[in-house]
Amino acid sequence: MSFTITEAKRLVIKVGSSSLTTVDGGISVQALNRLVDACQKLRSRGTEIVLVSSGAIAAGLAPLRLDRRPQDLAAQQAAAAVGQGQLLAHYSRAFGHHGAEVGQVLLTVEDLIRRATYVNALRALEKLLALGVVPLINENDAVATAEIRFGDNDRLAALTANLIHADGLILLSDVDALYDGPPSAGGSPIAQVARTEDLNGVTLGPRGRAGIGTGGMVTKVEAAQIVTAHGIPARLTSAANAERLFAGEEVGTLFLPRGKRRGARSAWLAHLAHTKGRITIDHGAVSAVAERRRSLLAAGITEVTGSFEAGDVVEISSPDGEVRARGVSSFSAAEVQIMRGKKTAELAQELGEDYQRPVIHTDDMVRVEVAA
Ligand SMILES: Nc1ncnc2c1ncn2[C@@H]1O[C@H](COP(=O)(O)OP(=O)(O)O)[C@@H](O)[C@H]1O
Ligand SMILES: N[C@@H](CCC(=O)OP(=O)(O)O)C(=O)O
Repeated sequence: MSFTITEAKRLVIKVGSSSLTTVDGGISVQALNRLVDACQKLRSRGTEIVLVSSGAIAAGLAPLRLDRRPQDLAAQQAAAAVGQGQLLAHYSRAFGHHGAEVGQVLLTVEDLIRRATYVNALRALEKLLALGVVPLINENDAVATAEIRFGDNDRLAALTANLIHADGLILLSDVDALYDGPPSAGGSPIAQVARTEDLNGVTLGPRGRAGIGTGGMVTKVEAAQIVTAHGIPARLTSAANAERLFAGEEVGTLFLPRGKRRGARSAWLAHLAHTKGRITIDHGAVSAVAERRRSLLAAGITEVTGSFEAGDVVEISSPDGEVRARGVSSFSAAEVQIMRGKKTAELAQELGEDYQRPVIHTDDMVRVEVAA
């Protein structure tokens, strides 16, 4: 399978700080304009794009007379608050040259963890796209604390691609491809990653220019894996290559989809929802649930920990403690405690017909990949 950008109807394009900044760390208007021109070519062919752009902190440095990225969180928040406004102004002006509007959407991890706000974010993005607006996403750095940060925009972009059912995720950085080792140490470029095993032996180093990017290659590969597990291909290359890429050239590294396309709800279950407890199951249940994709029945449950209510998300683990799935429990922890180990007929007899249902229905579960 390949990924033909020119045929994609909807793309999430993530650009890193390192591609938008000058050598002294401020925002490069020239680089930003080039990127917007390239994006606009895609849009003029009818492709919807959602732009996840880093660079708020970098853009806030000059106005605050800072010559480098500050170390303390409050100063980063302040730089981002000032810089995000500047970043939006640059993008609005650049897209405005092409007659296009930009709509800013700042997200915190909480927005995507709580189902109500996650559905809300989806609705806003869908509406913006329907109105022909370019959604410009960044983390809401001004209020993000160390604990609630997405950590990096690579992950945010991947989650957004899953959320809006994008046809592809484009990761634009300052490096033209994934290399089998840090490019500075003389690695070679990798054209395609078809399976997780293709990454065996690949050294993923930290960020490039000191103090500019945040995640290095690790978070980009993780982002690619988040989308490919949901049937969405990803391509990684440099922002300088954007024009060639959007014209259909196969530049950079292609990450092929591994799973079939899944709904936004399973992406939420797999990557975002907070788990409230853990259900440990026996070997027979592991094979039924994780391998044969059956619903989880009370009979296979050996242990329940945590305190959860019906409707909460729990982890399902094997007897040796390995998490094999996550799912929405139909019963509370107290109920599962009473039900565990009992057969369906027994449950109906002892507790009533309501308790014959699976503890977690297969449609309410996502399986966790385990290393071979
Ligand atoms: N195996 C690798 N292949 C490619 N780049 C790598 C690798 N390991 C580390 N890097 C570094 O990761 C950097 C990109 O990450 P980062 O600076 O966080 O970028 P961004 O600002 O685009 O998010 C590159 O400049 C490169 O030096
Ligand atoms: N949200 C921050 C950047 C976070 C981030 O992930 O940066 P990068 O690794 O350059 O994509 C900002 O706008 O400065």
